[in-house]
Amino acid sequence: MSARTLGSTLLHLQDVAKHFGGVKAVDGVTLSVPTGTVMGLMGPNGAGKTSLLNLITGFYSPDQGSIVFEDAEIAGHSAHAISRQGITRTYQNVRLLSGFSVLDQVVTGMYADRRAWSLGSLLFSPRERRERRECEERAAALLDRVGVTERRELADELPYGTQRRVEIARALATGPRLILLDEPTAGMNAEESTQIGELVRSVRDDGVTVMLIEHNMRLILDYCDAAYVMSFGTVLAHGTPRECVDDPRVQEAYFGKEADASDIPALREL
Ligand SMILES: Nc1ncnc2c1ncn2[C@@H]1O[C@H](COP(=O)(O)OP(=O)(O)OP(=O)(O)O)[C@@H](O)[C@H]1O
Repeated sequence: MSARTLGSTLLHLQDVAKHFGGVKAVDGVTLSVPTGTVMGLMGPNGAGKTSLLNLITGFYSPDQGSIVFEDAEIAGHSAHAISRQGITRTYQNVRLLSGFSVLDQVVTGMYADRRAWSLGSLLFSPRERRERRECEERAAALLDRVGVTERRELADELPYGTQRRVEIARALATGPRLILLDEPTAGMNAEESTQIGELVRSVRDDGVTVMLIEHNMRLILDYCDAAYVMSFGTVLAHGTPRECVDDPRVQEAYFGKEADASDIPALREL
């Protein structure tokens, strides 16, 4: 684990922008994520949350700005290089490998940051066999960790909520210091969402800093240490989850000026 102290800045973005033609998906974002926290990232549809995550993880290259992770500039680095530096992610839509077992999904996470398989791996040398066994043991422990009991079953035959947990296990398999979760509770019921919230908290308690994109306000309120709210590619608000949810600008961004007034108390009562 990193020797960085709790609360020091793990990730800092300064004036980061990404435009697609006339669309300012991310428009001058500055934010910091302290080590050892769960940082929420909220905002209405199209606010730029996923684009920001794509910039941090190297899926997009920023048009401007700086992204510093553990004191090193990573803006514009490849996704592969950034993963090796200790940042990993899950996707808004589950992206598991079709036709692979649950265990193999997680094992592939371990190989993601390694050099290409050598000839020895094809011939299954004793060393490769031992490595493979060790990876499977670690993968099984990670699956225990996220509460998935299936091992040999095909991942695409599992319930959706379980697939999401497998994705988190695969992301953890890279040994990250920062994990970015893109709407991990999408499509889940309240009980499943709460279980994901508990998992997120335990991941943080194990020393992995978390950035959590969520539309589920309950989850943001209950499991995030702090939050940013984006709107139209910019940071609209930052503070404790409660401060963010109560901020009239945030309520307006979600519901609009002519919002049905009955929606706003519902948000406040969370
Ligand atoms: N590759 C792309 N090409 C063109 N436009 C894009 C691309 N990626 C994102 N955008 C646009 O950038 C804006 C921000 O999208 P983004 O997906 O980042 O928002 P979001 O906050 O994650 O939304 P949601 O909550 O619906 O996932 C949108 O207008 C989107 O259409």
